[in-house]
Amino acid sequence: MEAPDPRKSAEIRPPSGTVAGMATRTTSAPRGNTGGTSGGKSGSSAGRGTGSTTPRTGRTGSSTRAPRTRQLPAVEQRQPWPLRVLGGAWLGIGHMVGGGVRRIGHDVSDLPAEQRRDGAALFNLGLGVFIATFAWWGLTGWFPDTVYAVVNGTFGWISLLLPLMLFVCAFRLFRRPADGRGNNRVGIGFLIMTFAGCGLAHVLGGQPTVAQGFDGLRQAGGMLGFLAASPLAAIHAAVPLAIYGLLAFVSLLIITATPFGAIPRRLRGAYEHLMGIDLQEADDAGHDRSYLYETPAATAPKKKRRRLFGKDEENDAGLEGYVGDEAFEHAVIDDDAPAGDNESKGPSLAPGVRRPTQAEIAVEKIKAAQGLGTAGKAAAGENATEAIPLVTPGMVAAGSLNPVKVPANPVAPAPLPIPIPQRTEQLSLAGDVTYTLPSSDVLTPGSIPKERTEANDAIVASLTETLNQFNVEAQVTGFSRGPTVTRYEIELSPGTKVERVTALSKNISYAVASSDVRILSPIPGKSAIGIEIPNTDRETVSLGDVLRSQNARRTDHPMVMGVGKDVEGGYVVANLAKMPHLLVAGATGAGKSSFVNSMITSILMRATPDEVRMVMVDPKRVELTAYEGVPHLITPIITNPKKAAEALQWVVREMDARYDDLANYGFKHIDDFNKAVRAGKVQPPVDSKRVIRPYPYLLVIVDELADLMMVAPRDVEDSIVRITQLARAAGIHLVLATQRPSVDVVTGLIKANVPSRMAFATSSVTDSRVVLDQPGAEKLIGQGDALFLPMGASKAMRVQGAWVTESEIHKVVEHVKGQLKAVYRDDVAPEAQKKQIDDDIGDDLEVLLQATELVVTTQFGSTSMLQRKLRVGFAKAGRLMDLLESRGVVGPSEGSKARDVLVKPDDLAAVLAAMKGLDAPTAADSQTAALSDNANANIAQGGYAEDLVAADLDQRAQNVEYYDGADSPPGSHGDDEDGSEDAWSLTGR
Ligand SMILES: Nc1ncnc2c1ncn2[C@@H]1O[C@H](COP(=O)(O)OP(=O)(O)OP(=O)(O)O)[C@@H](O)[C@H]1O
Repeated sequence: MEAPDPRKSAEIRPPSGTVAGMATRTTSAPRGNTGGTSGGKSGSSAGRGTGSTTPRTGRTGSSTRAPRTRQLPAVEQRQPWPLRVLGGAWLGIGHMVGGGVRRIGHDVSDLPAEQRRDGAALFNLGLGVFIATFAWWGLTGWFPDTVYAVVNGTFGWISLLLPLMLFVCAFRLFRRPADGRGNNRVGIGFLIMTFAGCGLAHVLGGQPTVAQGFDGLRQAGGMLGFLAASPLAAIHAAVPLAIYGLLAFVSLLIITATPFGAIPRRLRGAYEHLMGIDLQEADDAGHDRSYLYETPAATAPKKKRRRLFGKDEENDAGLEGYVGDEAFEHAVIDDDAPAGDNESKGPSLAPGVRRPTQAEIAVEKIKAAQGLGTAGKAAAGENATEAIPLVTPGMVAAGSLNPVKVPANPVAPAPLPIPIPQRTEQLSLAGDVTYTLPSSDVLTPGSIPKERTEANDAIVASLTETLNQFNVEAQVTGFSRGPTVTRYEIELSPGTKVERVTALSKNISYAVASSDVRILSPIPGKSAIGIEIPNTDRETVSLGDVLRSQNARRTDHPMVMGVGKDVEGGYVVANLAKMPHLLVAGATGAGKSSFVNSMITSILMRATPDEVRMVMVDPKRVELTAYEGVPHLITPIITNPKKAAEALQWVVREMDARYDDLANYGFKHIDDFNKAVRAGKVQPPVDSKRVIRPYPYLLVIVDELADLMMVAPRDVEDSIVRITQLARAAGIHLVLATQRPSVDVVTGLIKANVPSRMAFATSSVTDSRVVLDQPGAEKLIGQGDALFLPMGASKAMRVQGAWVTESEIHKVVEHVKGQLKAVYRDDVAPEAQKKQIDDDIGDDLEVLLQATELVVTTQFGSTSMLQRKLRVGFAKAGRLMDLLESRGVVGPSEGSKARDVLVKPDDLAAVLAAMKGLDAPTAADSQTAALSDNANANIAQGGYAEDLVAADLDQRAQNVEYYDGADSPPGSHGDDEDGSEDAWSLTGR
């Protein structure tokens, strides 16, 4: 460590008390401190001063500010003692008054002492009161009269407004001294307003001249007004009126930080606020409305506005850029998405269904503000964009006292406890059944998120110190705390390479004692580097909170699910219908099943069985059993991978059937078809008995894709690819989960057709690449920490998955099952027929079938023939012959003679089926029966029009051939003996 330089250390000794407070506003982070570590820990040690505060030449930020810092104590030392006493008294009063002002309304009395500017604020306040005494209250005397003459003579009657402006400035300085940019903005706004006001007052006051005396000027815009307006008024009186009118309006916009584009919204907001229905404000404050998902279009105007208007407006700009700029549909329900966006596509609300009124929301909001402390207050719209300084003890010690700002409310508070809107649906078949969605209080609220903890402060100090140690000219400018990780933002000084920070990743990991540090360079949409570091005190995200969030409530779409919370604390809600298919992957224990549970529970909470139907495949047999029997299921939960593969084939056929309808009735999407059906615009042909109903969305959930791919890779892949390529328009959506995201499970074809991805922690970077096409998932920390890459997004969004407890699931399922009994279709995954393949056949079924065919067709029971024709050895041929005998195909051995064949060729099909373990009839029978079933089904259920039946039969015939004839084709599901329809008629037939 360098030897202390007594001259310098005398100059730079950290001042105490209020002067220290001033120093914090001007001192920059120490640079070039080779002994940074020890210096950083030693408070005001003179010994470390040399390195830590000596300004390095050539640095813009630090070198310009540091000298001022050093001068302050010297100036103070030079002041005579009476001045120092007076100054101390002034500041004492300032602190007293400031203490009171900071407690007004939203309490900000925890403002750090070193940030306060109470002296300046008190000056503004005093001046305002002083001017008010004579301007408002008419105080007389030589001194007030003199000052009044000057003020009034300068500003005319606009001087009446001066106290008001000074009070506002004082108020801001007391409460937000660190918001230099905002304070400057308001100050400049007031200056412009005064100037324009004087000009206007001069014209409106009859344009008095100096020659007419000062009395006239005082009645109008004063001397200032005269100077500002009279040259313009010489052209025409309307000119200064127009110019200064416009200027006054602009000054209003500057003071209120209102971009032009946001004027209507602000006016509406003001109206709602006055009427006590400021929903938007509550929304904005409570849900960190900017960051869920941004298009590049949104970020461009955002940056521009940020420079012009500061942080608050940055979001407005983002909002403007976003709305209407979408080039593609978003899976994520964004804070900024227009409210009606999803509603237009989703099913309309049933009669009796309503959203809470704004008045109700306002009442709830007030309750929230009373009940939830700071978070609740923030939710109530208070002080949402106020910046608070971040000065940590570590930074003070290190001498790096730059005010670091974080949003006062960086983490969205618990959502307003407004119930999820209750909807009731009349199920069409059982007309007297009213289906009620589960009540929102079934899902309990989570804990109130923390805005900032000591752990965060400690990490900021470590990061700052690491940057200093390596002489990287960059500063931690803020952080946003999410439930699992906090993202610290680092801004570089001009001329510093990004690589200097990214190269430090290992040192940063070391400094913060975490191996899961993830560096984002840059943070999408920001000129800053993000360093995501796991919280040592992580929080659970409750699904109830996500579903109660504004994002979820802004749409009634039944396929909307609560995903979780992003790193900025915003609730992430996604529409499964827009994904349109999702791959969920991650190592075991990373949180996939919990995610799938959240997804299913979201659907059960929001959708009726006639809106969404599900097929669940759970080869692990434990994950989804809780949902057995819910009426949203169209088939019992499938646990057998082979049956699951068959179910996928059924889904393909279902999709084809839906496409037929779309094509025949001329619609492009099932939503349009459904809308037309609801509006009564889709009529079956006159002579058809078919009753056309809206198609529900069909959600197919596979909890372990690897198990399916092991059983029938080709079939499963074929079905998945076909479904994913076409099913979007048919309202069929796939969710494929796997803990083995290797290329043999998630094949290239599957990947190419499943555009949305949710990656939980993977065990290797290779797995991460398979899921996301980029590394990152291997750095996740498990337990619901995920990277979400919805369709169309270029960068994955880090989210903490929503958590739903088993008891919550149980309550939801009980409620749902209590509403309606599940009615299963039996053609999706037909019950496996009694297994008749005896153990003695073992792996020889295939060859045994060939042997049977050979023997029966040739009617020649010879072992050597089997040997020859089937190219098997003597022993195997003998074994096959024994098996044939045991199944009654041939008679007993008669020495060297061929055996008697007991089965006639006509019965071959039945025998083969019996061997396969099926009691199916012959293939021909099967096909014929399927076709006639189909026709019956159509007639019984009011099926297709005659011409459609023919086309349908062709189609079915193909399906039957292709799918082996063992399954009933779609459309046959309702062929009940009494010809009645299924309550849940999936295909509407
Ligand atoms: N969103 C979450 N919030 C909090 N904890 C979670 C979350 N998701 C998962 N966990 C924790 O992680 C554990 C494992 O999660 P889960 O069973 O979902 O993992 P998985 O990836 O499905 O594992 P497997 O593949 O072995 O089934 C859970 O028991 C729970 O303790």
